[in-house]
Amino acid sequence: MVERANKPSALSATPGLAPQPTVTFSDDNSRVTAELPTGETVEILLYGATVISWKDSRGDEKLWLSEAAKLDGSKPVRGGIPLVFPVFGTAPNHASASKLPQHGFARNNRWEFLGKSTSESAAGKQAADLSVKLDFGLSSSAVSNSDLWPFKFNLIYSVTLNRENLTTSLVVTNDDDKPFECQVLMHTYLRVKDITQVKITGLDGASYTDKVDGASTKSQSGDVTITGETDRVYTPKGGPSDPVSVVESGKTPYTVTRDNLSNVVVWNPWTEKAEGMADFAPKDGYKNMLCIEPGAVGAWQTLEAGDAFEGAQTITIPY
Ligand SMILES: O=P(O)(O)OC[C@H]1O[C@@H](O)[C@H](O)[C@@H](O)[C@@H]1O
Repeated sequence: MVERANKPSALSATPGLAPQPTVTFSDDNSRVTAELPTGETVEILLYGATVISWKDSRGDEKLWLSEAAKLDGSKPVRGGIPLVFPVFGTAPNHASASKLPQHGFARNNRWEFLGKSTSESAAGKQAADLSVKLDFGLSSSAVSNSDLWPFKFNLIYSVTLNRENLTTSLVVTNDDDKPFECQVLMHTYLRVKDITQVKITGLDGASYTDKVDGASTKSQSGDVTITGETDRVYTPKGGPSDPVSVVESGKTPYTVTRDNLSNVVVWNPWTEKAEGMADFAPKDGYKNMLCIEPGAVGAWQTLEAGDAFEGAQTITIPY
């Protein structure tokens, strides 16, 4: 079932049918929330199409969001899942991306809500089988600082909530008559209980660029643990569907699989960097967050005129 909404309004359950996911808008139309009949929720700020909350059926938050994050459109959100496009970091020497701000402009423009779709498995009719997908769009004509990147493009970002996972998927289409190069990344801030008890599996043997050690190239040996500022661009050895898992105190709260995204950035600012970010609060919040960022950032993706690139992440939680 697909419902389209040109103008944000409340889209709710249909009387007489089995309970359906609900989709509601905040009074100021700044954000949209979807809830499954079983209680899981996801909340997306239209500014940046930033996922700012994802809760399981018990109401436990899965994403870290800074208490000082700006949610008023004045700067990219510190936390949740900001979207990085068309450049990861900055690229001062790149022919067409050199003027772009850090991490591009997808995360600091207001996106349009395109509509919701709901689906249920073939077994059907059980609340547990339901999922809801929310689609958002951003095109070059709607980008406020479009002169920084001289190409016509269209982005469709889909956020799909299931009982046990969240999938975010980005389709980039080149609407220009010339090719362009871009990078894509989903800057996911996962919430953890205690970063000192966390290890990341699935990266053993992967090569990585260590951004806190002069961008040197290294090879991962064993699991990743976080004991200081960490900023690494990994290229996992297995395919994108090979999971990267966060293990904490013997449990596996998150398993991340990727589709067509060949890199995984692992980031934690630790003490000094956290101190230096005005929108990072509380200052010891670095203990409760871990960025696992699937992306296509190790190289530029070249899109010929009319071509499209699609990449996705799925984060699975136990339930
Ligand atoms: O402060 P920003 O622009 O949100 O970036 C946060 C971090 O994002 C990570 O993806 C980068 O690898 C880091 O280098 C960067 O510091």
